Amino acid sequence: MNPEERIIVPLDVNSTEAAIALVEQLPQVSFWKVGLELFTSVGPSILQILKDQGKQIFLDLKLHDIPNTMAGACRSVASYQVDLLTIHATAGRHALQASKEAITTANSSTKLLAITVLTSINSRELAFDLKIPLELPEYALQMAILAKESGIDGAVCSPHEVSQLRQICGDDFLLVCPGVRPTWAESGDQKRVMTPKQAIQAGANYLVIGRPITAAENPLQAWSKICDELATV
Ligand SMILES: O=C(O)c1cc(=O)[nH]c(=O)n1[C@@H]1O[C@H](COP(=O)(O)O)[C@@H](O)[C@H]1O
Repeated sequence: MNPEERIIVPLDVNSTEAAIALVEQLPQVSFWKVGLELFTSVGPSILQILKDQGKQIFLDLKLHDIPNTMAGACRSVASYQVDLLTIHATAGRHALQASKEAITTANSSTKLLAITVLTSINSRELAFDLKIPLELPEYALQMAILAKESGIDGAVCSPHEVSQLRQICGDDFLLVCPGVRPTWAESGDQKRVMTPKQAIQAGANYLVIGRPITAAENPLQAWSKICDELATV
């Protein structure tokens, strides 16, 4: 895979026009993420627009509900023919299994990714606010193992956990890392960051990189700079 094919850019905007403008600004980007902001603003129509342009789609809905509801949502998403869909590992084993079964029964090629621990959460918040008694890397690993045991295709994790997850979950398990920041970009609300090159070296299949590209004065230049950095991996 070429280095640029490993970068997924999120369309974190609230209108079809703004999304199309970003896609047009970055014609070489082949993999786009549609997340909660855009999907709740404009609905599934954006998916067809991206498909018509031959783009790959990561639908980041982070589903988290009881098994029956998750299965129903997955059945609906199956008809969109997107490449990736996120669900929360903390929905539990039965919800994960029901989601996978719904996608398989619908004969969909959509791959499911389980969120382990959001990259905006740090160890302190995990312990004191969420009351999780495990160390953060161990908890992320346990969530990935739960997802794998439940038939889920991969996980979303911070680059800090990716090497351990790769080692334990094996080469066939897809690992997608947000929380990626080149040295020249601001971290913003991301708490567990690493550079694109470090994240790939640690074992990520794909990187989700938003604001360092989309909020740059020249997004195309920022994207090219990241691709150049990845070319030396
Ligand atoms: O599922 C995700 O994509 C995701 C999971 C996570 O743990 N952290 C995280 O930042 N994301 C998404 O990755 C993108 C990161 O964007 P930037 O922080 O602008 O690079 C956003 O669209 C987030 O919704």
